[in-house]
Amino acid sequence: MKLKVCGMKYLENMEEVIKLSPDFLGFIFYPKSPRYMADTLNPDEVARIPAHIKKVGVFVNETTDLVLEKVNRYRLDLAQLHGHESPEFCETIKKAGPGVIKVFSIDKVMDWSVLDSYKDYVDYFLFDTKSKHYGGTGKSFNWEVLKSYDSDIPYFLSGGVGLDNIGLINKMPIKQPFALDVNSRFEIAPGNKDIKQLAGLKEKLALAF
Ligand SMILES: O=C(O)c1ccccc1NCC(=O)[C@H](O)[C@H](O)COP(=O)(O)O
Repeated sequence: MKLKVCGMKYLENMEEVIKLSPDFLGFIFYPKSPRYMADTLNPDEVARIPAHIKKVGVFVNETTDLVLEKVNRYRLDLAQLHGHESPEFCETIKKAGPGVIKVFSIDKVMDWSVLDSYKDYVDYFLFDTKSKHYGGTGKSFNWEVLKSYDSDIPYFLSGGVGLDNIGLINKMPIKQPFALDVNSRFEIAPGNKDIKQLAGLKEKLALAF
């Protein structure tokens, strides 16, 4: 199973995370987040990340122009659309080049039919826990909801993923995630990742999946 480490903010810390070779690194371009990275990482520092690690920009209800400007400036591989972006919005981004991850925030139930109009314009879905802060809550949604997810589109499982709960995933009768997305449960402070814990996660993933 692939791994995305989300919320990179500081250069030295990011370089340590890179040594662990996650499959995806996430950068928060949402100014209200404590993990907003534009003041602490410059475009060259992000652009020179080795190509085998895909760079994901996380956006919340921005304009397509802003998303594409950041994609070009930071050489992002994918745009993660974490707000209320429409299928047409996803289509515009995808046609311009980057991959698209459309996020759906889940509370207690989920009407999967809302995904239908997105499926031609996304590479992945990402399921996160519903919150007024949009993301980075450290809280899980009820993964039982995923039992009725039967789309062909691969998905990232997100929201409160931690060392204590990943063991549940492959025991559940659900379509298995393409990737795990981890964030605040592997941090010393917002944007400052706990390298030891992430190394432990890599080991656990290699053993369990
Ligand atoms: O991390 C944030 O601060 C954030 C703020 C606004 C939108 C998205 C945000 N994070 C995006 C992610 O992909 C997180 O990894 C995801 O929300 C899960 O976070 P956590 O529950 O802390 O593991």
